[in-house]
Amino acid sequence: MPHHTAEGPQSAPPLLLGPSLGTSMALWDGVAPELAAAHRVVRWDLPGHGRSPAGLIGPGATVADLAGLVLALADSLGVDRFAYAGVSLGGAVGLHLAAHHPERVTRLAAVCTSAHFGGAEPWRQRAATVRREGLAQFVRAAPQRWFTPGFTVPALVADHLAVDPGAYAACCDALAAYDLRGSLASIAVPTLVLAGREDPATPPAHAREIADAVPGASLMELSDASHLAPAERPAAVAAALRAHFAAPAGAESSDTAARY
Ligand SMILES: O=C(O)CC1=CCC(=O)O1
Repeated sequence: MPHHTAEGPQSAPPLLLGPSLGTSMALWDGVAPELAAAHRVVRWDLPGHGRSPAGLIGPGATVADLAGLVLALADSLGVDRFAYAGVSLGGAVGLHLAAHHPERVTRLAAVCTSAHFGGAEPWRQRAATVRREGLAQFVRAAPQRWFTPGFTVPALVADHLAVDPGAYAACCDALAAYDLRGSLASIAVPTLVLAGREDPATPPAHAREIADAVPGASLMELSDASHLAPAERPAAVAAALRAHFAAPAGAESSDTAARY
């Protein structure tokens, strides 16, 4: 089972928060307490990241495998239906869940993510490099992709250093094989798509592609935010998620492209 924590009233509606490649649930540190006033917030770590066992996935893993771990976690907590927000790879898991397990998901927020992370080859190469040499070069390069210039979160950089290389490479395999573009139109859960304006890893065009294809989805672009928007703009992300997860069904509109 993935390592997880839970906060907020036990009887409140469950909200699961997923992290991105190379990060831990600490990505949500500035956001989760804000959401826990109205939700039972469950954060989980990717395999081999944070405190999750590395052996939960192996070579050739898929986003469907990661989604299966999230469903197993929800089952173990006695949670049938849940709201879900995820960043990047964690957001891909959310899109997969909404497309393929809609009976489990009440509302979705897809944060700094994509329906297709730029093709398989770069991810195959990254997986091969990490299996051969470890994570060092990606840990060095990550802050430029994760944060706007001058911003950093030392705890996230430290957690990146501690990620299990085999599990990281398996997550890259999952990204290589992932392409949800053909399923976006089938997503029927109320969806908020959130992008960081300065994100080079999943630029706003990726968010627009999702928002244009998911019926009724809302799109929000955050200024002064790169790939790890929940770490860089926690108050803005918390406010957007609070509003989205509290909104009555039918409140979404694809005509609304908010900018903050
Ligand atoms: O590591 C990166 O390049 C950014 C990223 C892509 C998928 C993910 O979860 O993080």
